Amino acid sequence: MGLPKFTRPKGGHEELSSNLYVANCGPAVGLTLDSIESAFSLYGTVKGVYPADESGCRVIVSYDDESSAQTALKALDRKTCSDLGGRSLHIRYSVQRPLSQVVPTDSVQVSLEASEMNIPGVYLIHDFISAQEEEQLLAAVDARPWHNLAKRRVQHYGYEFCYNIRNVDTQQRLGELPSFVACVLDKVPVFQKLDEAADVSLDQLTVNEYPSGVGLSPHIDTHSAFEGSIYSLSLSGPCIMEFRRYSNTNACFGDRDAESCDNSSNCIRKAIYLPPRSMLLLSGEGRYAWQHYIPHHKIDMVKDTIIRRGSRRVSFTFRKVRKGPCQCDYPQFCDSPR
Ligand SMILES: O=C(O)CCC(=O)C(=O)O
Ligand SMILES: [Fe+2]
Repeated sequence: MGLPKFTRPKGGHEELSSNLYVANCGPAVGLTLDSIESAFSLYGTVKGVYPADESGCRVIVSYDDESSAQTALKALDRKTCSDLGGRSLHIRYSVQRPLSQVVPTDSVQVSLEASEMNIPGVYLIHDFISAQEEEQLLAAVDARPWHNLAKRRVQHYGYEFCYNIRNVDTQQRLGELPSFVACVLDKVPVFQKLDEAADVSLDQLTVNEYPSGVGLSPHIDTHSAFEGSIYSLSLSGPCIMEFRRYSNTNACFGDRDAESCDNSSNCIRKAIYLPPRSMLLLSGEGRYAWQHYIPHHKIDMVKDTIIRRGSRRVSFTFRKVRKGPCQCDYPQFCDSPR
């Protein structure tokens, strides 16, 4: 996750600012962001209250103007604050954090094209659908019920994907894929020009909606659940997708967190930029042996450009449910009985 935009000033010199760095204050000491906002609102219009770091006891209070911040600082710094549980707050003017610190530092070079990333079996087609089709697809899913997961919302069509077992129940068919995805399915066979073995008869669709800053943990889609071609259509907002492959076999198919891949000989990391309306195909080695994930960032560094995630990204992942055993060439990553 990137760091907040504002931080504590260094040294004694303080410049007036409309943003205050408030210590000894926050959810970890029993004060909700709402109660902090209402206490600071006595001194001017508060634009927002944000955690200053992950401690839970330091916040940034952001005012519309510097004079409100100055009044609040004079009134509340190191005084017992009865509206905030009698706590004594330590307040300073906040400074903008250098952009180099806001952008995640664990980043890997992000490719714009799949060929540049060079993972066998991974293909990306830009502008796979038109802006009008994108709008229609979003309207269609927004008119249907979403299921809430911890950090994102999902819909399943064809078969339900069960997250606890990372698999599908092939006995429980929900029905045909909905007619509103016909415009996408009609175009899927163009991938056969890139990968002649690409499956085009797809029967399972998962729609994911990610709020800004929410990503997806590293995983390989369960071999026993789905066949060899996995398509992901990106809508609404951009993101990056990272890939990593462990060379040692005990990496197995369990999830690990993104930080544990150090780009050494044990683990290679790569990344690609997924703009809205692009369609990604994972097949072969890219589908069976590489984990894929979306980092939990609000900002991605793509080449030399900082790209902000939109307020949401919606993806349509099309797959074909597997009915027989998996016969991939990667037994070390395969859960299917052989
Ligand atoms: O959101 C995406 O593009 C990928 C989703 C995904 O990897 C999955 O559902 O397994
Ligand atoms: Fe996946």
